[in-house]
Amino acid sequence: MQDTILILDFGSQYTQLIARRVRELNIYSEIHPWDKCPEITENIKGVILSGSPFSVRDEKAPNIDLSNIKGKVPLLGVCFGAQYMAHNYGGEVAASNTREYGRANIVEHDLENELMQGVPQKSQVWMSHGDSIKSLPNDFYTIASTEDVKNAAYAVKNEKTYGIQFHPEVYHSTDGSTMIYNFVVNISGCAQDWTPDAFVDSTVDDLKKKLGNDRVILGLSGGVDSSVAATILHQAIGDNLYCIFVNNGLLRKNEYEQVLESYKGMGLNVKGVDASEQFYAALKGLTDPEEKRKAIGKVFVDVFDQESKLVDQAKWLGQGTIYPDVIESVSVTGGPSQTIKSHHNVGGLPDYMKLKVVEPLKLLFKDEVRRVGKSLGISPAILGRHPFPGPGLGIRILGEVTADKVKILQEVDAIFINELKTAGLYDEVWQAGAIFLPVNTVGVMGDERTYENAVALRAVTSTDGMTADWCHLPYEVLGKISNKIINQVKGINRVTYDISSKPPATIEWE
Ligand SMILES: Nc1ncnc2c1ncn2[C@@H]1O[C@H](COP(=O)(O)OP(=O)(O)OP(=O)(O)O)[C@@H](O)[C@H]1O
Ligand SMILES: O=c1[nH]c(=O)c2[nH+]cn([C@@H]3O[C@H](COP(=O)(O)O)[C@@H](O)[C@H]3O)c2[nH]1
Ligand SMILES: NC(=O)CC[C@H](N)C(=O)O
Ligand SMILES: [Mg+2]
Repeated sequence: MQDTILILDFGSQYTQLIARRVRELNIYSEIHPWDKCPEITENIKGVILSGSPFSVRDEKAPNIDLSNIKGKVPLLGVCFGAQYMAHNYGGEVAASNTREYGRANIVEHDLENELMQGVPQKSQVWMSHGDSIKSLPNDFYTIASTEDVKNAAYAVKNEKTYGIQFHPEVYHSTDGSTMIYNFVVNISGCAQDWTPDAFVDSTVDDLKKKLGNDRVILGLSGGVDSSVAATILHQAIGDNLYCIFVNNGLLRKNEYEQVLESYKGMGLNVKGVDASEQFYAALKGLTDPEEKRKAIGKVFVDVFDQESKLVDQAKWLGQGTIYPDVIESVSVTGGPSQTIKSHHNVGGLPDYMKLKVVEPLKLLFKDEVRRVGKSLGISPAILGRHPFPGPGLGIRILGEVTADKVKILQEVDAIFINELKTAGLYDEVWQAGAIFLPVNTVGVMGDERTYENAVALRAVTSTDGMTADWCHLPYEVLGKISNKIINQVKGINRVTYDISSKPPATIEWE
């Protein structure tokens, strides 16, 4: 069994970062909501309690019984987690006189303490709290202080239990990774063997056992997640994997042909299905973004249903689901979060299809998927691709989607993406694309009046698509792109650039 660090989530915005920091050390970590703590099995080498928007003094604050953990397994509380233990075992936590957000420096720390090994004097740490630990329980003792916070970190006598008031998981805590390393490697004794190669080996073994001689169908999009999922499944079950790549008529220029071509060298069994007309028919007359998304989703399901019937005895549906899609986080406002957009996923299959779901990547973050893909030998051209939404250009053509508008937008998009590549900027941009605006504007070309459509260009930087900033592309590059588009794409006489961040905007316009 894999050495594991269990992270109990109390609703901090940084919980996923803790998991990533641990994983960067090639140690597997899992996040669970605090009120759904799994059994502490032998492979769980250490437990980390996250921060929380709650104060331990709130009546409704999370309240977890740590008796199976504290003193039995190495335990680290971060911020709220540290306050929680101090509060519950007899110390005092109270509102600070001044709330502390941002930069602070350690002024004194116990260099002998195993959690503080290798942390230099004056190390910068990042604070984000309104409460502070005024006094510690009896067996607890201070191991680090800042100017304003005496109990910035503590340890417990004769136990592997620790608390840290600041956030070691954020980048601005310059030695935070060292403290996390000390906790997971030196104190918890985890082996650093969770590498992409090891992941591939163990996943292929598991898949072989789970799937035996069964047939699996999988929707392949040309994107990173489904390509990596397909390749790892193919290693496990070979030709029992049937991949279906749907042309929804909303792909990029020549993408259908190119993607099919690029999979040829990989030995995968891929069937291309051109269902463009079906999608266009379903989109006819629709202008509302949610209605468009739902219509596209429904045709996907229909096409998939038809195709899967052609694969005799398919029992499983393979999916490229990744960890951020499945982490169940503590919802602080209570209740499910609001639907901003209905994401298309072939996963929303109706019950009558009776397929079991297999999701080999559901424990990985996106950058980990890319590393696993590399270890599987997938070409950098596929692994480096920008994310592209399932509903494709359908949600980048504002208003009604028609085949003519798709053609125009494909040309615009191709010029934009090619120029980014030519300028050496493609890999610096997280995602880029063009949007067809439902407005006509007046222009003048060769002394003649034009009245044509405008497009917007969007390029963002991001790490996970949850937040994003607009890219500060050089003016010369933007100028060149704009010129090319207006000169070469008939029907477009104006180009604009989207300079909104997410939030408050989103990456896609619909
Ligand atoms: N054109 C398509 N044909 C078949 N399946 C598709 C198509 N587009 C999307 N899918 C399915 O929907 C899933 C979700 O799409 P999504 O865009 O989130 O992931 P991806 O395409 O695999 O990766 P990326 O996020 O890099 O684009 C895909 O993994 C794939 O199974
Ligand atoms: O597979 C997908 N199906 C969808 O319905 C969908 N909608 C948005 N996206 C992608 O998700 C990321 C965040 O997009 P938004 O900021 O527009 O919500 C961006 O990367 C978007 O391209 C989708 N991907
Ligand atoms: N980041 C945190 O965990 C904050 C804990 C608590 N809500 C405080 O403000 O002190
Ligand atoms: Mg995609």
